[in-house]
Amino acid sequence: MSEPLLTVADSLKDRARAALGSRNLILVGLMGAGKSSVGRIVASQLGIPFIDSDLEIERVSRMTIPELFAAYGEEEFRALETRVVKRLLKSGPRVVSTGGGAFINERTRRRIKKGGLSVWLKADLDVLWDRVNKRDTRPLLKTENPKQTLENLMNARYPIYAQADLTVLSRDVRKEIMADEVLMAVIEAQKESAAS
Ligand SMILES: Nc1ncnc2c1ncn2[C@@H]1O[C@H](COP(=O)(O)OP(=O)(O)O)[C@@H](O)[C@H]1O
Ligand SMILES: O=C(O)C1=C[C@@H](OP(=O)(O)O)[C@@H](O)[C@H](O)C1
Ligand SMILES: [Mg+2]
Repeated sequence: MSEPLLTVADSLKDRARAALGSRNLILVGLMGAGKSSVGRIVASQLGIPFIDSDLEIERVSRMTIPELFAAYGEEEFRALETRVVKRLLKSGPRVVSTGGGAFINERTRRRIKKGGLSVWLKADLDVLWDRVNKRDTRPLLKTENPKQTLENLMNARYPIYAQADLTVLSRDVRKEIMADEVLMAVIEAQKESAAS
C-alpha cells in the first residue's frame, strides 16, 4: 500500500503547531483587523482551543461590550480586560484573540508579552473602515466622524502594536489565506530564533 500523501496544507499546520509548542498565540491589532475571525480559523488549523477575550468578558459579565462601556465606562472595561486576559494566558497552547485596546493598556500588554507569541494583524485604514462600518458594536466608534476616530486610533496605537513579536499584513483576501499567513509567520519566527 502507498503512503498517504501529506498535502501542503497539512504540512503548514503541522510545522506551525510544532513551532508554537506549548505557547499561546495572541492576536492583537485595531478593530476590524480580523483578530476574532482569523484567530478562530488559526486555532482550528492548529487543533488547539480558541478564545476571544471580548466574548469571554461578555460571558463573565453577562453584558455586551457596548453595555459594559455604557454602564461602567472604558476604565472599568480595561480593568476587567486585564484580569480576563491574564487568566486566559495562564495555560497554553491556545489562540487568544484580544480586543483592539488590550495591547495598548500597559498592564495587559505586559501579560500578553509574557503569555506567549503575539501577532499584530496590521491593516490600512480603508480595509479597517470597510469592515467596521457595517456594524455598530464598537463603542469607541460611536462618534460624529467614526472614520476620523479610527484614523486617530491608528496614529496613536500603531507604534505600540509594533511591539508585538510578529506582524502580518491583513489585506483584502479570504480569511483562510490570512490564517495561513499567520501560520507561516509562526514557522518563520521559529526558524529565525533557532538560527540565532
Ligand atoms: N480577511 C478578511 N476578509 C474579509 N472579511 C474579513 C476578513 N477579516 C475579517 N473580516 C470581516 O471583518 C469584520 C471584522 O472582523 P473581526 O474578526 O471581528 O475583527 P477584529 O476582531 O479584529 O475587530 C467581520 O465582519 C469579519 O467577517
Ligand atoms: O479597540 C478597542 O479599544 C476595542 C476593540 C473591540 O474589539 P475588536 O478589536 O475585536 O473590535 C472591543 O474590545 C472594544 O469595543 C474596544
Ligand atoms: Mg474582535
